Amino acid sequence: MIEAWTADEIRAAEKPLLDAGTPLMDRAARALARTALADVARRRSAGSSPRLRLAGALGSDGVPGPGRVRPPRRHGVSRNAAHGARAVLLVGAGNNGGDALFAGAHLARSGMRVTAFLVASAVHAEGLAALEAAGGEVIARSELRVPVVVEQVAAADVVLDGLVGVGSRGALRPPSGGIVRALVESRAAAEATGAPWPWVIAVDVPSGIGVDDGSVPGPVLPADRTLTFGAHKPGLLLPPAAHVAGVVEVADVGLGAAQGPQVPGTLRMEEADAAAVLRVPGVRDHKYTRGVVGVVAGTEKYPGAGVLVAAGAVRSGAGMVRALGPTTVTDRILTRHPEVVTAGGRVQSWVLGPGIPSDGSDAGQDRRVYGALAAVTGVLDAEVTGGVVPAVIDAGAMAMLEHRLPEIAVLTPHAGELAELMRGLGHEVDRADIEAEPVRWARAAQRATGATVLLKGAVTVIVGSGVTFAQAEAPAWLATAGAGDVLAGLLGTLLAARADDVLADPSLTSRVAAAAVVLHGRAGALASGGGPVSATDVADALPRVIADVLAR
Ligand SMILES: NC(=O)C1=CN([C@@H]2O[C@H](COP(=O)(O)OP(=O)(O)OC[C@H]3O[C@@H](n4cnc5c(N)ncnc54)[C@H](O)[C@@H]3O)[C@@H](O)[C@H]2O)[C@@H](O)CC1
Ligand SMILES: [K+]
Repeated sequence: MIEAWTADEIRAAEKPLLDAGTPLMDRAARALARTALADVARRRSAGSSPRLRLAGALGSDGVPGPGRVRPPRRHGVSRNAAHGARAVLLVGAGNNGGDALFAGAHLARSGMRVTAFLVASAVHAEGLAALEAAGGEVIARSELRVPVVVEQVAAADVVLDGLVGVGSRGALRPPSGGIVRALVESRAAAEATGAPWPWVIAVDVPSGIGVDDGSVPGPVLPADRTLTFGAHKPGLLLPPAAHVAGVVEVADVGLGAAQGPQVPGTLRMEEADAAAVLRVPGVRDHKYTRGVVGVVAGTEKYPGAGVLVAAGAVRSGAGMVRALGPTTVTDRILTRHPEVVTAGGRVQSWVLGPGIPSDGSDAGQDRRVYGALAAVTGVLDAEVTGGVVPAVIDAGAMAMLEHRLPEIAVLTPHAGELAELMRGLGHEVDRADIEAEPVRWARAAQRATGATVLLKGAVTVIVGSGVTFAQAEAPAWLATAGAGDVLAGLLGTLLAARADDVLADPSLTSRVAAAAVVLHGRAGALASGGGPVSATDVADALPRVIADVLAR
């Protein structure tokens, strides 16, 4: 599990070390210089076309930048083939600028031509002296001209963004804001024309992101890599800021895991954690103990959703899947998945709503959804409903909520659906608002409904009470019709398998949901192999992915 530390938690952890004279900045700067040297050398040997730059930011499995998290590195600087390369440092007033200056001194001593642009009249004094002593060029704030910065950056091999780190407050102020805005435009122009553009390394965080909340309140220079010190920060995991962080790597400066947050608020689940959520059947298990998933999905208009939910549930190892609906839907499900049962009966989880439009056009499916929701919320007697069980509430079912939900209910909207849900709750928001601040709105939905909220996107966020998971394993190819239905079925299976545990400890729900997202993303990557993928392919890849995750 990757645990992000807030700015305050970082400060609390570093304080005793700094008081004891631990050279944190020296370690950070060495790690930074080593990374910059290695990146420049690698890019020089590979060429530096935009295509190659992109290839560098992606893993061999095609997982995009925010998803790639490397293990901590030890500090130390090695000299290499970066001799004569050009480095530009963007230097702010605080210690983040100090890191950049000391790293620049290492780079200059390694034979790079280093230019530092100071955006403040007073910067880290020792860092500045070190850079000057190493022969770096320094452009003072009084001499700063935006076109010159842009020109120098465009001609550089590597840029270290040290404008602001965990001391950041709000959008970048002038002159940093103006410089970054101009650089973002220059980068876009270079991308459009195929002109070269340097490799950008964010020092600790891309300057200007909301370090604790993942917001992007103003201009931010997108990084190819973020070298972050001591531990992850929430903003490096959470969208939209995660999208400008590139490949995130933690430099171990010796903060020590023991000094991290007591109860981490922002997490990224890894495969081993997903494996721990899975319930592997034992010799005493039978189909009922493994979990029965009840599915109310699909209508005459959208029958495929029922088929895909069933596929997700069956292929991820449900003990049994019960699919309820009109025969046009259940017949199709049976044709594809003869193991599905279409008679009613006890279930350990519900999947409600995929393929059921909110226009009331299928009264039968609506009635089934209302009945199941009554079970989930406990508003009807267990004698009638079969009892309270966890549920996945998707698509049309989200428009049918009449009662506050328990945490064991998982809402699975995309941005448009969340906007609709929040409008129904009296908030004037549209899809663009949700996309700009997905975490804020997912948290608002969690508070307003009581449910666990799984907001789908390039980085999917899962919000339970007091915890947010940010998962980025899905390749962009996974944004395809029906992929969400497969996820709903898969999550239904995981919830059914852990239903007793989830009922005993509802806070487990967000963990189970995050595990489903990990497996779904991995299945998408496996099925895609770097190319297009269908929702059916994703479901078909689930058994392999689950076996692989369990085998590790
Ligand atoms: N925590 C650790 O373990 C380590 C931290 N170090 C560095 O120290 C940094 C934190 O240093 P500081 O506390 O000095 O803070 P920062 O350097 O992040 O920022 C503080 C400065 O930025 C200005 N500032 C804040 N918001 C701004 C905005 N929106 N626009 C323009 N300027 C803004 C402030 O006025 C202040 O001068 C970390 O990010 C990291 O880079 C490293 O040196 C050593 C290891
Ligand atoms: K920075």
